[in-house]
Amino acid sequence: MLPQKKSFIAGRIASLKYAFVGFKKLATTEHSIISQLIGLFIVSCAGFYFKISATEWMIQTLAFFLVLSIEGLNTAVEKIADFIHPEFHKKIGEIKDIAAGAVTFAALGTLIILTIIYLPKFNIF
Ligand SMILES: Nc1ncnc2c1ncn2[C@@H]1O[C@H](COP(=O)(O)OP(=O)(O)OP(=O)(O)O)[C@@H](O)[C@H]1O
Repeated sequence: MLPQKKSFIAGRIASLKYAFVGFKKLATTEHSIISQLIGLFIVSCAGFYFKISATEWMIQTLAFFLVLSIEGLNTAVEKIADFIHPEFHKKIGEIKDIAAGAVTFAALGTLIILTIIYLPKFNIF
């Protein structure tokens, strides 16, 4: 059964509560999200080590949170697909591949950003 319609304030507070439940679930149970959080921790250490600028911090952090957000949506798509059609189906496979492809776009962008930030710090050219 759907929840009862709430007042504006009560509705916003309830939405925040549900969003935090989802956030906690993603961050503690989904391996793809956990591995990206570890990646965020590693690049944050690199950021402190190489003393990157405020602009570089903002772009690096935004890029990682973009990947995390899209990965979260990808997880939701996978769960919907498994719920509505738990058996093997070509169309379900295609839907899951497309959702994973969306994560790949963001991940590629993040890889390019990290290369632009950190490659010059290594003085190898
Ligand atoms: N029910 C299905 N029918 C057809 N193909 C499927 C089905 N489930 C998964 N696949 C194929 O297997 C791939 C991986 O699916 P899965 O649900 O395991 O995602 P995953 O990215 O490995 O999961 P996670 O995000 O948990 O690591 C899909 O992209 C799809 O190609």
